Amino acid sequence: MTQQGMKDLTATAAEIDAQAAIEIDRQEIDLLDSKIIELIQNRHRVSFRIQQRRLGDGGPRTVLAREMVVIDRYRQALGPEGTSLVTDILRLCRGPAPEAAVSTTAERSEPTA
Ligand SMILES: C=C(O[C@@H]1C=C(C(=O)O)C=C[C@H]1O)C(=O)O
Repeated sequence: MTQQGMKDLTATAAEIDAQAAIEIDRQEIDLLDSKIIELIQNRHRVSFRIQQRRLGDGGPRTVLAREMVVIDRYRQALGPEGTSLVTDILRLCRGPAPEAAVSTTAERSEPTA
């Protein structure tokens, strides 16, 4: 084989290695994403339980002071993006279960208390 041929083969092998490494890491991301989704669904279940109990006692669904504590936890850990992430998480956990693509914006409006 020519020297150029060897170089081409080495380059091809490196590309295949890089592609395989990406595939392995993507599988890990897929697994992490499904765990994150499961955690968010669990979070919704617990949060909704508290909301229902409070509403049943004549209280508000949301408690802004508590949400501020939660928001601060994410901000401290993840910075400004953590704040926007937890804002979405809180909205998602407000009201009925977030069945895929059935929730309305109105059900997840901003907190009132
Ligand atoms: C779950 C609660 O109710 C609401 C939902 C929250 C949440 O999902 O973290 C936080 C505060 C409330 O707006 C609570 O008061 O703890």
